[in-house]
Amino acid sequence: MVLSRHGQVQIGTHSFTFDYVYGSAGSAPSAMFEECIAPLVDGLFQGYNATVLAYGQTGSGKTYTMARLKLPNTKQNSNLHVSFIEILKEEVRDLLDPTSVNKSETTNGHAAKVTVPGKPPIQIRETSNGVITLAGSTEVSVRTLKEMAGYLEQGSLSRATGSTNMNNQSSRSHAIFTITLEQMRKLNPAFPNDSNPNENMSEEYLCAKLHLVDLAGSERAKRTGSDGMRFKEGVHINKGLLALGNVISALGDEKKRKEGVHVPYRDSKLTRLLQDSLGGNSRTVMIACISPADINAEETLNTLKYANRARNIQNKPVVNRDPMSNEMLKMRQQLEYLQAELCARGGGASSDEIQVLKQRIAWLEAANDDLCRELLEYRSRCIGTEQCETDAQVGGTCPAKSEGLKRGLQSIDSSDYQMAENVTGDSGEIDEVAKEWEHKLLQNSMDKELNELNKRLEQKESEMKLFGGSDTMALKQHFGKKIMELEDEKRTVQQERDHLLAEVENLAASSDAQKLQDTHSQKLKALEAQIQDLKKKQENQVQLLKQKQKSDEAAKRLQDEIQFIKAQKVQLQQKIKQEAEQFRQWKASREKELLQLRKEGRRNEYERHKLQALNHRQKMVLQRKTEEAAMATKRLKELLETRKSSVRDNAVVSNGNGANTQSNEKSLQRWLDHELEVMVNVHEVRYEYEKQSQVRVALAEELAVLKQVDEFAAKGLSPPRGKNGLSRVSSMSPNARMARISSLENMLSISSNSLVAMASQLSEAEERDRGFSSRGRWNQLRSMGDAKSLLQYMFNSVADARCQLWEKEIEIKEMKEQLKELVGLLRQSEAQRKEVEKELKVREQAVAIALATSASGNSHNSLKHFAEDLSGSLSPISDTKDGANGAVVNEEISSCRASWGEAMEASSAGFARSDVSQSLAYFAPVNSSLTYIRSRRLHRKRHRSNLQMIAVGGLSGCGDIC
Ligand SMILES: Nc1ncnc2c1ncn2[C@@H]1O[C@H](COP(=O)(O)OP(=O)(O)OP(=O)(O)O)[C@@H](O)[C@H]1O
Repeated sequence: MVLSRHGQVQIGTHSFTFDYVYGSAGSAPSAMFEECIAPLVDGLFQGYNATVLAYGQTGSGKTYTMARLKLPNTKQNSNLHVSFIEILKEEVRDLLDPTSVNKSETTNGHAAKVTVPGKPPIQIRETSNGVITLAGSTEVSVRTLKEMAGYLEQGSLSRATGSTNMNNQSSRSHAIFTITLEQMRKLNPAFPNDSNPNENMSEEYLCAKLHLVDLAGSERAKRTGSDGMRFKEGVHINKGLLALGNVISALGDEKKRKEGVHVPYRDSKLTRLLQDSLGGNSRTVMIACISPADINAEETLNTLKYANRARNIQNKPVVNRDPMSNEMLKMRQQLEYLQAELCARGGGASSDEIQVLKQRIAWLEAANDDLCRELLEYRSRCIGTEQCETDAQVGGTCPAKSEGLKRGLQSIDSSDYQMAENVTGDSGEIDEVAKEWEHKLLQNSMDKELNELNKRLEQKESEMKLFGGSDTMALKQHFGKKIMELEDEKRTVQQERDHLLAEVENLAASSDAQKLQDTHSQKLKALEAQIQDLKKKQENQVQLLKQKQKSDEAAKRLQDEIQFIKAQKVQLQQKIKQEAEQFRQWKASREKELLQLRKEGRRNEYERHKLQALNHRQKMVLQRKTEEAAMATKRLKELLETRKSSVRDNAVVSNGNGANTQSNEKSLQRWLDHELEVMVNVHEVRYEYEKQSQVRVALAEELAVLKQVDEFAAKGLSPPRGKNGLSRVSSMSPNARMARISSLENMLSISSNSLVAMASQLSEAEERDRGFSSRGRWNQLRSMGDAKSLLQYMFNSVADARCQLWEKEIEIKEMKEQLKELVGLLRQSEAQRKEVEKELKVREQAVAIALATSASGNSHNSLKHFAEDLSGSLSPISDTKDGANGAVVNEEISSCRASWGEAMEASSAGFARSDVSQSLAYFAPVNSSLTYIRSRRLHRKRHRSNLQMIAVGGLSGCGDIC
């Protein structure tokens, strides 16, 4: 809605105030030229640059508006030149180039000018005084308004246009039509009644430019329906406008301006070319073209915001005088001043004196002429010197820095050294904070120093300007000449006086000459007065000359100081850069170190856990073994004790009446059972003893290796490479090593105790057995019957045992086969898991590339292809071995596909809005789906590895120390 009275535009809750609003309820569009543009055109004739920018969404009428602007009419004593360029896909094209072929229609309906191959491209250059120029563009001289309009029309026809859904003839480039106006302007004469001897002295040269900028419209690919080439053009257009927006935002935001935020003019050719128009030497008007249609509300709001920001930009327009004219103006002012001074000194002077003064003025005018010539030469020399100076600055050959700076840097260097020492210590993090703090302090102090230098430089340069800059030499010469002239004049007058005196003396003798003498005396007096006057003037001139010399010296000193400060500044800037680079490198290496330390920490932690688990496991196994050994030993002891008593009993039985044969048989069988049990038990203890001995040997060996490594470490040596076990153990941290040693010693002592107990019991068993066997094992058998029944009993027992053994063997065989099958299954499932993991990784990479491509602003199409490829490659998984999990994963894949579809649809909208971050957000569901699938597969992996662990546990079920 337009509120005409207040120049306000309201859209929803937003309201914007502009200088003028046209159309709708605002002023009539026809008033635009008179109100907005005419003042700029007037300014052009005063020597002020001007720019008119048309901005807005595609089809909003920018070209229409620009085409209806009136062009400035030519005036007498003025030259007009025009140039017309366009920026198409970051390339500057000359629209008035007569050598280029006129525009042609391409296959996709695109019309553009075709440049002749081999022609050097147009380049944007910046002159030494900061003016942006186009090297290589055609500049045509025009005399009439009609001619100018003709060139505008001709160039417009050559401009790149194309048809989109929103505009049949949409401009696909930013176009700049530049009118350069050169003119000689008459200056007010110093003495209006005088006829000026030199016509040129009363004129000054002015050169100003008017840029008419028709920007390409901001557009959304979805609405314009552009694809392929047109889409790429749209991307370039939006990019250029974004760069322009950034410049406007940097200049239009008061806070940013105060902070001196960098203005990114160099981000695009458009902003580089409009550098003067935005925040520089130009009077600029921005025409924001908007559409009243609801459908365009969002774009309209954006355009209004853009224009509102641009409104805050403060330009600094100045009259563009020719440097030479500037100097002449200064000289003229000086001349006027001298003339006024002369007039003041000779106030009430006779007509003769006025005549003399006039002659002097004429002479001064001539001198001024000479000075102008010299000035020109001097300026050309100056440009050369400035160039050398810039080269020297860039080359970095700087004189010695100031003592203060040196001291500052030395103190910083020494603190750096201290920091380096600290870093080697353990307090890494504290050091890092200190170093960062140090760096910030250093940067701050150097920034301050730089600001100080800049201030001093500004101050000195403004002081330098007071000395009148480049014309000091000329003035010196001027005063020198003036003194010489006065000397000559004085001499002539003195000679005249002497001549008159002589004449007076000659005539004194003759009486009739009395009258003549009187006349001569009067003349003489006048001459004397004139001489006095001249003497005074000469003295004044000498005084002035002395003062001039003094000021020259001061100027030279100032110039030297400026040079010195500049050198210091360059040096300081380099130092700041170096320091920043050093800090960056230090930070990078520190981060790397920290990463390494963290990695090592994680490794140590893992090692510690592993070792703890190993110690615990070994201890448990040892404990179990020891307990078993102790049990076996205890049983053996009991059996041996029982045997003693049973031997005695048997002896009693055999020595008895022998009547009860049955009870005798039973007693013999018990004896045999007991005897066999003792044998088995002795065997068990011996077996345990041997096992325990082996374990002990292994523990002792490991302990020896650890102690050896410990000894090496205590001496600060590294253990010899390749020596058995040493290198492996040496990678352990000292703490882990100590813990392991103590655990090993503990286990060794337990093992030793157990071994001692077993050894004593075994030796007792052997001792008794030896004694027993010397008496004969079978002495108890007194009769053949006893022997037979005992043999029968033995046969039965052996047969039973063999049958049981056979059954056990069969059982073991079956178990082995089952195990084999299980291992096969595990291998198969592991291979499948790996395959799925690999596939998942490839897809994740593809997603990452696709997202990166979208972030870097690549075409929506390429992303679409990616998405389609990716979606197609998400094929269902046939997991027959793991049916349930396979079904879940397949379900996830189909939901992932659906997400891709949604993401692709949504992304088109996101791209049209050229809001990459928004389009990235649309891909989030896809990402999360992939992450979910991965977590499911990890779960499956864990599940399988648990299964594997159970199987391994079954394989090594005996649970030996490993
Ligand atoms: N004020 C107006 N009165 C009548 N017709 C207009 C007006 N403004 C624009 N048009 C018409 O609207 C169409 C689009 O205008 P124009 O080409 O100037 O838009 P644009 O902003 O330059 O678009 P693009 O950025 O795509 O180049 C043209 O046919 C033009 O004649």
